Amino acid sequence: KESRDEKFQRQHMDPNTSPVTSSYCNEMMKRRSMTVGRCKPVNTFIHEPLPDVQAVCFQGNVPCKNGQPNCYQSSSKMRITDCRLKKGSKYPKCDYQTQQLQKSIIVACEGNPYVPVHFDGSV
Ligand SMILES: Nc1ncnc2c1ncn2[C@@H]1O[C@H](C(=O)NS(=O)(=O)C[C@H]2[C@@H](O)[C@H](n3ccc(=O)[nH]c3=O)O[C@@H]2CO)[C@@H](O)[C@H]1O
Repeated sequence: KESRDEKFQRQHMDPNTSPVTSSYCNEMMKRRSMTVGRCKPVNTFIHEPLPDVQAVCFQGNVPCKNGQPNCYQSSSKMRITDCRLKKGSKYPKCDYQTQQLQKSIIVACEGNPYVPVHFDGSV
């Protein structure tokens, strides 16, 4: 069974790719198994080394969207790619818009070791 830490890395980590091509999201959403049973509507990939993303758990504490207190905002901008399902895209054909950005990320952290388990957003 996949741990929440492993799930976070499968869904959100891609340190070795930047800049991305226009078909990046269509390829990666499929490759990382986010188009099985349904097309995940929104997903962000982070193009930074894993240790830098894990360090965010010890940076600026901010409230999570769901009100929980265990979210953290990165103190510096990070290279990310937002994948957003296109209007009219019908399962099983999951067609994504690919947008590469540099933004501060917000993650929720849990466990011991205290690591990212959920991507809350970017600002
Ligand atoms: N405080 C917490 N502490 C600990 N755990 C917490 C906490 N909060 C939730 N979880 C858990 O996380 C799990 C999960 O999958 N949450 S999810 O909201 O659906 C993920 C969003 C995100 O993947 C994606 N998105 C969204 C925006 C964006 O810019 N980029 C981008 O990628 O869209 C998804 C839907 O928004 C779930 O098990 C929930 O219990």
